[in-house]
Amino acid sequence: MNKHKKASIIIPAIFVVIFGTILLSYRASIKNKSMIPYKSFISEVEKGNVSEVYISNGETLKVRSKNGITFYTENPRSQTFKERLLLKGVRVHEGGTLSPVEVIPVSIFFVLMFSSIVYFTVKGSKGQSRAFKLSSIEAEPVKDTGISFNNIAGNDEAKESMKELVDFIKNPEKYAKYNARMPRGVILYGPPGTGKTLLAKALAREAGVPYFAVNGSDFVQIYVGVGAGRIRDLFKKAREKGKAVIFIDEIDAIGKKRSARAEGGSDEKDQTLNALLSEMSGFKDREGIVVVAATNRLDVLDDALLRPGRFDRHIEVGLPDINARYKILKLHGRNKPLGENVDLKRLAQMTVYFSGAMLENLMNEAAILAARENSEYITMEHLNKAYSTVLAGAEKKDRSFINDRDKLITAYHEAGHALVTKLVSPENKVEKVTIIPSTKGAGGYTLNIPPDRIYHTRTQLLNNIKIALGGRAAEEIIFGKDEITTGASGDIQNVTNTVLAMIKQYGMFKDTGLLNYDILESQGTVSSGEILKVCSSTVNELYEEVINLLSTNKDKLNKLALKLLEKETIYSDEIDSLVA
Ligand SMILES: Nc1ncnc2c1ncn2[C@@H]1O[C@H](COP(=O)(O)OP(=O)(O)OP(=O)(O)O)[C@@H](O)[C@H]1O
Ligand SMILES: [Zn+2]
Repeated sequence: MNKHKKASIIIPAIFVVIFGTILLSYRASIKNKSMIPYKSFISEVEKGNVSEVYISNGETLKVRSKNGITFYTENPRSQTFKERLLLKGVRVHEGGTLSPVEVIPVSIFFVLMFSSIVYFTVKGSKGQSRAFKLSSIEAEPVKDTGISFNNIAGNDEAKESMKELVDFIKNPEKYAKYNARMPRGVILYGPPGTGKTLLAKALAREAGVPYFAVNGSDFVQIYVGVGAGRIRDLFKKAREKGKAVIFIDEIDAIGKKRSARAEGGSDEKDQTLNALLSEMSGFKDREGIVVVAATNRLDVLDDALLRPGRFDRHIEVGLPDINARYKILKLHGRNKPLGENVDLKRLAQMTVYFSGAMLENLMNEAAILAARENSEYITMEHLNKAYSTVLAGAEKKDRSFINDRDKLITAYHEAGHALVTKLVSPENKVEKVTIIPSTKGAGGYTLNIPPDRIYHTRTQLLNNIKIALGGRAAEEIIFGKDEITTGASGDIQNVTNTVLAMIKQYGMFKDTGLLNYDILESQGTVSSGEILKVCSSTVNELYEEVINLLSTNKDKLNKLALKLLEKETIYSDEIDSLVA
């Protein structure tokens, strides 16, 4: 309540400042434009060129010349001034400080100021101010989004995870009976245009519940408390419907890590975020409300959001690989008259790093071109032209990715990791290797380390280092020492962490002994030189080993890399058969 009172003073104050500034600059601009020195004014009077003068107590006087020009001059404030003018036949007006032109903005200013004060005082005194209700977001539920899972191509893993939620919403009683905790929040993360909104819509439709969509930035307000109020409003509306899917796009607008935020306005954001968290913890398990939030980056979100009972399911929605792109193109070409020469497979090949939205855009642009030409069909030529248009419109950082050499380097780098894994620790399953960039970096491989171990052996840790070095080693073998890239920075970070831990915490090297170096360092009894020597000699030796290993298996490395170039993503079965 206090907060609203505060706002009811702030708002008119803002009006006063804005209109005051406008008025002042308006007046200043008039004066600046047509200010003349007093001396020149007098000489004009002497020449008989002045017809009227408006005398006031202000600093300046308004003057009208015989040929109708208005100008201003300094006010001499002398006793004889008026007489002098009258003798020269000048008409003199007294007390007219404001000219008609000035009266208009001044009166607008006062009317607005007055009415806004009245408005906000009256409304503000009614507790939950109605003035804020005016700005309350239009979170009207959509009964049927019209999007089902069939309207989403690719994204198979994300789709599966979302489908699991359908049953939770439909039959919450079933899970409540077993006292299972309902998932309350899901975060979809990944690059723009990859289908996050589609997934949320499909979830609502498939579960047969209303769909509320809002944007995180709608909650970011200047006035403390408004965002939080809107959150409560939204959840109230959803509860009235019983079950629902609430979709919050751009959750980072309210859910950024508290430390990462600028000082200003964080109070408001904290309140909004807290309101969201407490609304979510307030769900009853039978309720059947699921909140789906979307963001481009998971790592910027506040940890409080990601805890169990809040947004505890995190689903990556990545860029489509060649196969998924083909499916998306087919989906968006379904209701379009495609000519015989249209080769969607080839188009899928050309569109590396395109998002689903870009592919949809591509089909649409081609359709527009065909329509403009009154062509019977959409042809490959239209699609090629549209391809250039869409590419030109894409952000630079997206475009620079589309470079065959980068693709080749990524393919060898990732193939290097996968192959070293298979060679040094065949018991580890390589789930998936891809050259499609994810939020984690340019490419990626998913490794399944057998989880049923409490301890890691020295050999395992050394193997992990070798696997991490495999990317850089493959680059060096194929492209040469001088062509190695920055792509290995994440790997090098992992290597450093592992080898340091082996020395400093696990006492796994003879030269550094069975000592905890964190303790020694805190006592100032050790210099980092010794550690550094052991670190670099260990890693160098391992790197040599990896280079040898990959060199002798270069044929397998080539096979893997080429397959990756062709398919962009390969899965464990194929990986195994390629390295067998
Ligand atoms: N996997 C997909 N299958 C089919 N169409 C897709 C797919 N991904 C994106 N699209 C197309 O792109 C459009 C935009 O997708 P959507 O709004 O779901 O992306 P988003 O991930 O929510 O993006 P943003 O982060 O920008 O909000 C969709 O309306 C659809 O036409
Ligand atoms: Zn790597």
